[in-house]
Amino acid sequence: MMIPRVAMIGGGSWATAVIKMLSDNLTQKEIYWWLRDTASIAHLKQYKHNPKYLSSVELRLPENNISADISQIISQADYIILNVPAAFLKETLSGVTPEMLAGKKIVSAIKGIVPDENQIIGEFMHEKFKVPLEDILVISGPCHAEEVALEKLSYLTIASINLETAASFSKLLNTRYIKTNISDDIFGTEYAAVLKNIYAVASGICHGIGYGDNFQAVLISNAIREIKRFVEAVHPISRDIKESAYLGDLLVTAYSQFSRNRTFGNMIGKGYTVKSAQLEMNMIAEGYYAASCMHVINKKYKVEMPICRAVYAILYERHSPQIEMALLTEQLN
Ligand SMILES: NC(=O)C1=CN([C@@H]2O[C@H](COP(=O)(O)OP(=O)(O)OC[C@H]3O[C@@H](n4cnc5c(N)ncnc54)[C@H](OP(=O)(O)O)[C@@H]3O)[C@@H](O)[C@H]2O)C=CC1
Ligand SMILES: O=C(CO)COP(=O)(O)O
Repeated sequence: MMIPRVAMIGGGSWATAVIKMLSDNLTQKEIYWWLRDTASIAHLKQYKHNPKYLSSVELRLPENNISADISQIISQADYIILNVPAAFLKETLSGVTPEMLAGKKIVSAIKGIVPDENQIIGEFMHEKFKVPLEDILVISGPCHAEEVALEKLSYLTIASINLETAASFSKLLNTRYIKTNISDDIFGTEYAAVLKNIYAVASGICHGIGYGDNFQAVLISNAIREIKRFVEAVHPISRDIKESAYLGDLLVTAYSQFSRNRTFGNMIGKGYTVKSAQLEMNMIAEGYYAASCMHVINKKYKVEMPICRAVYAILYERHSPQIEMALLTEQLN
């Protein structure tokens, strides 16, 4: 049997965490890694740590397998894991052609929407890079990179319309601290992961303003109903919204100390401008971009999404967080 060859595209905390899982997993495989930052590549080769993200994690890849040359990295692999924030995906793939991806499995670890295109990653790769839907996989589930670094038990969901493909890929990630589920819901899984980032921003805003745990619980129970309404409108199949890839991911992001989106929202609630909140964090909160993309996407579906609407108004129409959230409280139950 052929040894699986896996390429990671991205150098942030989630890419670093998934490289750790792939390295700790016992199935024989080759791992390749593209990062844009050449100084980080030099550091990784010399010291076996990513200097900017999860810097305590040891990463022992062969030196020749780490490169800033994306075509070289892609050409060597069968699975290509996309793992840059969605806002930078187009730029990252600017030198990549559909021919270079032909026959490969494309795995999205991104929880975001491609700006301007207003597409989830699977749709974007299918339309713009001609990747057949059966070659698209999604990695999702409630899992923070920081807890992977600490080897805390985490569950991931691997989605593909072909469950055998999902199962084969999931076998490359399982470790003592990573368990995997499989799913055939590529659209629902991606959209739920995008939406939960917006609700984490809402949760952070409410916390920053001074709402307590009692209200947070109401906010999140309304948020899961928004997710359900939206994914049912976009892709009406039978799914249990209480599964970890949907409800679990929403809960971890809304409550965890590690949540980037909640942290960002908290700063907005405390009065930071979007720019100053972004500068203060050296990580990306996808929910900021997703709020705008989902606002456009939902013009087509017209799903009732008062929480998304409130976050959009605060972030993009400069509405007061206090007033917008007070109005929102009248619409929740
Ligand atoms: N962190 C987590 O726990 C999880 C994250 N995800 C998802 O993973 C994806 C990646 O996020 P994450 O790893 O957290 O990101 P981080 O915030 O940890 O890292 C940011 C990444 O974005 C890159 N970047 C920043 N600015 C630019 C730019 N102008 N052009 C190109 N690249 C840029 C950085 O590269 P550089 O270092 O060179 O600046 C770095 O690789 C997101 O979609 C996120 O939702 C999913 C599950 C868990
Ligand atoms: O998706 C994630 C965890 O499942 C990470 O996003 P947050 O850091 O915003 O929680």
